[in-house]
Amino acid sequence: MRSVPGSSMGRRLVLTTFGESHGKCVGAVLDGCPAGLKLEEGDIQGMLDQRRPGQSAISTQRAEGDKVEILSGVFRGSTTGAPIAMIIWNRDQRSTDYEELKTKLRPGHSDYPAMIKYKGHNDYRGGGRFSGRLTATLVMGGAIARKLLGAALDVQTHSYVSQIGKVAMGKRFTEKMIPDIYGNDVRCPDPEAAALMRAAILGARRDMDSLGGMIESVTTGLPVGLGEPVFGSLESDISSGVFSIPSVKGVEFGSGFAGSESTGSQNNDTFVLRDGAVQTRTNNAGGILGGISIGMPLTLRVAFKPASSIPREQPTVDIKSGKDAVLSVKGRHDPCVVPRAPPVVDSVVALVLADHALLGGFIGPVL
Ligand SMILES: C=C(O[C@@H]1CC(C(=O)O)=C[C@@H](OP(=O)(O)O)[C@H]1O)C(=O)O
Repeated sequence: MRSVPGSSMGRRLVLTTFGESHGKCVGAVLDGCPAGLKLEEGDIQGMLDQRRPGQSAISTQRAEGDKVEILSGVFRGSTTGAPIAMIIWNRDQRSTDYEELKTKLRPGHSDYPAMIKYKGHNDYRGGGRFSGRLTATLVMGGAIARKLLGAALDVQTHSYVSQIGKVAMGKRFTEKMIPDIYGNDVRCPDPEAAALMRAAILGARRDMDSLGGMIESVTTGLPVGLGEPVFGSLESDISSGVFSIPSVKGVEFGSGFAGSESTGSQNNDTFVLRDGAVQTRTNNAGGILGGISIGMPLTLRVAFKPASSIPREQPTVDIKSGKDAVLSVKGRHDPCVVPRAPPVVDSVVALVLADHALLGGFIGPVL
């Protein structure tokens, strides 16, 4: 149901992103943000720093400062209602790493369909427009959407790593664990599981391989009524946003795929009155019924595949020579992208929710 080109998302709150991994910069324009939201670069920088590369032994060693500059849409410390343009500069590109990939196809990567679709005009350096670096642009918009939701509706979105490869979190997540999400570089709020996950990522790196994993997202404080029937359901819009994150291959809400194995009487969330308010005893619906929020926490899980760029030798084809070839991918890649992705998932969820809050009249044009 997209009505805008592939670099924009949203209807009332529209994020357009631009830039390539090895170009001059990456950036975003957020249009439709109400006037009167207090905003400074630090509000965006905090979330960008949680995603920034080169900070840990379990991430890429590409060293980027990722210092955001707000170019428009903010006056005297508040948004004006005009488009907010933001930029970060690329400083640490090493494009020679990608020479071999001009002709040897990188298994598991977008290089191949991009080359065919754009007849070789695509910027292949660092994956160009398809690079994980572009998730910084989602965070630029998402940080503002998150702040808007908090200020206008007291809605809070939190994402954390719940699984890396086969290592899953042992403890059940509760809101008390929110301050611990960023207590380790894996971004898993269970410190014992985080240590095992970290060891697994370092092991994959030693084996010249990579790992995938799972991120869980919880949003509290949502009113009843966000979301539109049929094509504008919250699930469809959140899924569309989540699949704009490179390496995402699956998403489920509430009991999700496991729910398909249970019965109606097990999966139904029965209603209950608590302090005069309607709630449900369980939350298998993940906070959404009929595509519309029900006032319970919104919960989703996002599956990431193992990062495709690995130094281990793999068979491929060389399209120039027309022969079989062997490829060991060069570059400074993440052995697992998942620990850097919680702020990105938070961003996408917040952008979609803020868009629906504006669409449904829950937030007006001026705060
Ligand atoms: C720079 C970032 O991630 C990059 C994403 C990426 C890729 O192929 O997706 C490849 C690596 O960069 P390079 O092309 O320099 O080897 C990562 O470092 C970032 O996330 O900011």
